[in-house]
Amino acid sequence: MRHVLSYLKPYMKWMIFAWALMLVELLVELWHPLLMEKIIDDGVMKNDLHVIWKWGAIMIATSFLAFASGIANSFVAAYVGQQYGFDLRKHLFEKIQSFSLFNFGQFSTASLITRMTNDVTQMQNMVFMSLRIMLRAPLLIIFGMVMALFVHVKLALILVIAVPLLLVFLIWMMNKAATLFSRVQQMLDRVNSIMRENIAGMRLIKAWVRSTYEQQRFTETNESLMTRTMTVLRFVETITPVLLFVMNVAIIMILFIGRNEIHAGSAKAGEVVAVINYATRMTAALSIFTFITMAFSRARASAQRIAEVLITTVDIIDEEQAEGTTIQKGEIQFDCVSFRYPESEALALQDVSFSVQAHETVAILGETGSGKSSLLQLIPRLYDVTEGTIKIDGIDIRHLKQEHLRAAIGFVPQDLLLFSGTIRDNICFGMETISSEEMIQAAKDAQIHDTIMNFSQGYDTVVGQKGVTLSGGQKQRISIARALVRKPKILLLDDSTSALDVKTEANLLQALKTYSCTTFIVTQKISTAMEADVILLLKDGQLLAKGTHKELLKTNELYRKIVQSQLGKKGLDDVETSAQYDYIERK
Ligand SMILES: Nc1ncnc2c1ncn2[C@@H]1O[C@H](COP(=O)(O)OP(=O)(O)OP(=O)(O)O)[C@@H](O)[C@H]1O
Repeated sequence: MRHVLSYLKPYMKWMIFAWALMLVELLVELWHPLLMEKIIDDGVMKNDLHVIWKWGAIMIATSFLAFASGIANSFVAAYVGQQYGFDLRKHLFEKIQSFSLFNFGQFSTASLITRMTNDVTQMQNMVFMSLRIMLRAPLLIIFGMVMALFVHVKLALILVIAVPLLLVFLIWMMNKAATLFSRVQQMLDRVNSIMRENIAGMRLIKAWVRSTYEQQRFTETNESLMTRTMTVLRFVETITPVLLFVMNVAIIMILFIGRNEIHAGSAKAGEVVAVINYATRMTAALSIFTFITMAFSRARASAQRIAEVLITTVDIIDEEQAEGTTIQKGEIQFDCVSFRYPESEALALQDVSFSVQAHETVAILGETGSGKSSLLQLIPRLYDVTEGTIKIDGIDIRHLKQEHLRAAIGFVPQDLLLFSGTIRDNICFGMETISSEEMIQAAKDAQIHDTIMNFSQGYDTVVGQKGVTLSGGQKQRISIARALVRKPKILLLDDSTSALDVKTEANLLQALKTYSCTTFIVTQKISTAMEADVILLLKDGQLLAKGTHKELLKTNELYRKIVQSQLGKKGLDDVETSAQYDYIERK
């Protein structure tokens, strides 16, 4: 809680101002029973109209003062609450932006969204209330008791016994409620997660006729959310009846003892009325305290969830001495690289070593799950190696500034994402200053320019929800154009040509040759691999072989099998000796 509240520091002056305004309200509220006592004892009982008019007028004037302070306090409280929420969301967003893929794995997407929205709103409400009523209620309770003691000690003792007992009860309830509210927030995560999956996966759900099942799943989770919320609400709602019962018993006792005191001549009617007035105001303050208890318990659970994100240690950060040098050539060297995904036991890559000259094209081939994507993701440091080193232009990438490293890399991941906006926005993503000619050239090289020109709005065609829906191959080529526009020194294509026909792919590969960059292409297609300067053949996370198409045909049995399975025997024509050919036949 303390960490999350530290973001209130910049608004300390405003908070003090709000509390000062609240104090004015409080003082008026505490003074009014005394005024009432004076009006009754010196005015009504003695039939002195002057006293009634004078103190009545003061009561009305101070009520206006309290009213004006209350309104000003509300404005300030709303301002601080909203600013605080804004800052909290901003810091959360910045923190999440700095997350590595490992950090992302620690939270579900739905949970991060709930934390940035609902949890921040809970904190915002809590800050508003703390400035508006949270302090006022306890202060009214404490000073109400002090003032009641000042008016009549014996009568006020009833309140001195009843109120602390109630406070202990309230604090106990508050602790219990905080645990229950954190369970509600967890269930809210779950509901959001199912909603998100359903909206994102609507196509699949419809195709697999899973709507009824999904509705059932959502209803069950939604019901659990409702049940948990009702449990906690029912729990906190028991507070009010207990509170009213205890305070009403206290008021009856004050009346009963007060009557005896008046008869004995040790109390005046006005004093009894004043103590009862304090008791009534304290009852109202305690009711507000219940409301605060609920908001505070909920906010405590939310604060913890927000703090979990804010204090997450980002595992990939720049070293203090990180070199500010930019990548000039694009030579890449893997030295005994092993890699294990966090929270995974098996190694995804094992002792992989190879080096690639600048401007070479490298094809990465291997069966599914052999570690191709993992290898690619290590180059821009989306993950850090578990063992070994990766060097670019002779520098360990951990010694480079991430910003410089990534600026030199054009990465087209396997799971493509186009942002809502125009095709232009998507291609120029992060490179808004480039000229139209450069953008068009990148689109032409990515073999998507003609398709774009066929859209009525051309490059200004909106994609996504409110625009055209693109095919997988079109998305792939726009993503490639997005990478090419950066004029990268290193281009990483993770199975990014899988949806392209042979001719388009050949044209793309031809166009890529005009870029002076080192290119890694993860592919399943021998036709693509054949075009590369070097082929890396992976199996179970290990580098099985490295070489050109011809070399691997001669030396690697698995490669020959792949070639034969895709190109038939003709593909093996490069095998030099018939003996080798026969060998493959036998296999
Ligand atoms: N985020 C992850 N957390 C844990 N393990 C993972 C993760 N991603 C991949 N793996 C595991 O790492 C291994 C290598 O996966 P990788 O995605 O690199 O293979 P790949 O060769 O690219 O496969 P494909 O051709 O299917 O894309 C697999 O065993 C996979 O289960």
